[in-house]
Amino acid sequence: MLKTRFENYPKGKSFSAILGDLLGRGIFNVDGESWRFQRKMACLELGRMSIRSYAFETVNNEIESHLIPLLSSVAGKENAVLDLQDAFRRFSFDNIFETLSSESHGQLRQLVWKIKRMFNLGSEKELKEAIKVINVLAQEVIKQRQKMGFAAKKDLLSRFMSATNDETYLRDIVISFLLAGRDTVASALTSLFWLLASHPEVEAAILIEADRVIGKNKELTTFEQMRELHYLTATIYESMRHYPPIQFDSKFCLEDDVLPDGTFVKRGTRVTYHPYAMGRMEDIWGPDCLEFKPERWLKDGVFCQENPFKYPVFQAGVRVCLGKEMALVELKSVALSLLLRFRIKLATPYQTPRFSPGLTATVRGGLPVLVQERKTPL
Ligand code: HEM
Repeated sequence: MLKTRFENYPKGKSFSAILGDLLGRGIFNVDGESWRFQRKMACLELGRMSIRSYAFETVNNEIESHLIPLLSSVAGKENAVLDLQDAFRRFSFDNIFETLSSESHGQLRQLVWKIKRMFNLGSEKELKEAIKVINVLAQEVIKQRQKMGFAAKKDLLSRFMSATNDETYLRDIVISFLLAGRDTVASALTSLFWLLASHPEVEAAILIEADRVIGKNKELTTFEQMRELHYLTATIYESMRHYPPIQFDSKFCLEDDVLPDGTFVKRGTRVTYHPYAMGRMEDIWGPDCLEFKPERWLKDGVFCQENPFKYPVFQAGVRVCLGKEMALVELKSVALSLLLRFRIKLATPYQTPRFSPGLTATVRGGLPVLVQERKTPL
């Protein structure tokens, strides 16, 4: 274990690089005590079972009201190609927004639309604008909550507001969660559906498990049922082993230090860990490391976690992802709901995904798919 604390970026880093940090992980990058306090508060809130079942309800409402209608609208239509990556990005933004602050009003919705459009633009100037709008959005969300009252509300922001009235802290929370919870989840879902399209045996095993746990031709209805879906969980972990949403991540050393293997690290050195490469290393995962094999996560049919330092997809130690459990609720709910209702085929089956450069793995050109209702014969 390293003695020194590693910072996320050195002083004087360019705006776009800092924005990269913001987009990946929010602005919990503030220094020392303040970061520790914010993180502790967030950990306490997110650790509660009630927020996970709230997240479960929210995500399933979003799936029913937005995702399913979108896929149904193209299902079975000749030549109707849907970019699944784009659909997942819109969905995950709406979902994290709803989880943070339910019952938001029209004015906020307009800001959300503006941000969504801006995220699709590229230049630094446009991104600076986007960050300004996100700040306004965060402040508006908080103001509305204060006006409407938050004591009886279950959404994440109301929970934080019951614990503090520090507006800067609350704004940071809103921005962090909006940004951390959007691209990562969309990226994980995109890779999962790409892998499933070329592994029908895995898709079939997920559906067999769903029949057993939920009942034949039934939908996922309770949070408890979801915890029994061991094969589905294993598939999601295995998919992110191959395609981690954050492919690599850097920290900067604050003081001279020595790694456990004796390597000297000079102050200011960038140290990068690389989950994408680690997921493909024979030393770590064995000779079948390149195979897509959910079974490697199961012991007697029960899903078993790996050491996070071996599988740092959500980071490990003090920087571990705060939204991990919520992300898993979202990934499992979306995957199962779509698989139960639709057959999803790649529009360009023989193309391997290529990633655009960026902090979160994004498939260049999106994921074009053809959709068919499952009840329709092939
Ligand atoms: C598959 C989805 C996700 C993956 C792979 C993922 C991965 C990560 C990673 C690797 C970090 C550490 C970054 C670093 O400091 O080096 C992180 C931090 C964080 N994540 Fe996630 N994340 C996911 C989804 C989410 C969601 C849905 C939320 C919100 C509900 C979230 C909230 C956060 C927050 C707040 C932090 C910052 C923690 C801190 O600075 O101490 N994440 N995530």
